[in-house]
Amino acid sequence: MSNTRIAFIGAGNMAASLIGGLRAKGLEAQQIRASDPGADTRARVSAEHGIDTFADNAEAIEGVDVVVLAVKPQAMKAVCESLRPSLKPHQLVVSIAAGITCASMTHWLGAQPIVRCMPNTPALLRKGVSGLYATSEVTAQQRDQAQELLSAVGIAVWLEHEQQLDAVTAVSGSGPAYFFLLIEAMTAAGVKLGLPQEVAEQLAEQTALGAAQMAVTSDVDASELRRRVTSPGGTTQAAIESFQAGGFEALVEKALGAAAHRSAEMAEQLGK
Ligand SMILES: NC(=O)C1=CN([C@@H]2O[C@H](COP(=O)(O)OP(=O)(O)OC[C@H]3O[C@@H](n4cnc5c(N)ncnc54)[C@H](O)[C@@H]3O)[C@@H](O)[C@H]2O)C=CC1
Ligand SMILES: O=C(O)[C@@H]1CCC=N1
Repeated sequence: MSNTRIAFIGAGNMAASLIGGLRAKGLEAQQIRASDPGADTRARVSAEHGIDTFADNAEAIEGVDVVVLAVKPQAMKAVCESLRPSLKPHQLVVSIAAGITCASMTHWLGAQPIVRCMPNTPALLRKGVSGLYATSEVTAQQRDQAQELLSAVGIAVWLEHEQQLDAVTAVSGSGPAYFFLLIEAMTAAGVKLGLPQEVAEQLAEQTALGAAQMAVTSDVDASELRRRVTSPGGTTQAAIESFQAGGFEALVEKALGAAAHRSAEMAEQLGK
């Protein structure tokens, strides 16, 4: 990554997280550029990271090795088509857009090495996790560049089949929202049980953090960690039985199935 030059097309939340991660890893500001139609967005990333910004996407990709597409899925077609005349065959395209396939991007961009990824918002704290898939045009060196780009903000996991990105989107791409929903629900339940709002919120948040850290660092799996909290005939057992009687596991399976289905459906709807 020492000499790699990277342009971000779209300088919103995810791009800003990735740029922050790259700068923290030691990439020079001169190695990174970003384009965005929003003048405020350009001013923000420029002030925060010291990088050059552009209103014109084609200008931003001049002379770079890697072009990161960080716009909303709905904008991908227009962005790809606008970049097509300026892209050079050796420039690696890295897309983080949900539900936009490599085939669609190839159709819009022409033949180009493409890595399609699915990161998540904890990237903001360098605690993200991303799934990555490379097309056959991607060289070993370009794979390393994509790996280093995404591992600047967390863990990067390569996938063998592009379709697996629908599942990655369901588990980890959208996943932070499920944990936020659980924190919201536990806070509300704590308030109903008589705690002040701030106390309930603090208890729920810190419990999520502690449990996640235990799951990540422990050498036993989550089911064993759960067993260790669950005293026979005690309070945890009462709660877990109540969750399971309500169909918790089936509900989680259904919810993640809906997310994966939506990812595939977006590919159909937006990929033409
Ligand atoms: N937010 C999330 O949790 C995750 C988002 N993603 C994907 O990341 C992508 C970006 O999402 P966010 O950063 O959350 O969105 P965002 O809305 O914060 O950023 C998108 C940026 O693209 C800019 N933009 C719009 N049209 C453009 C154009 N023609 N040329 C250049 N820039 C343009 C917008 O002004 C905006 O600043 C999406 O495709 C999303 O599917 C992936 C994983 C997680
Ligand atoms: O909700 C979405 O479509 C995007 C992709 C993963 C997280 N946010």
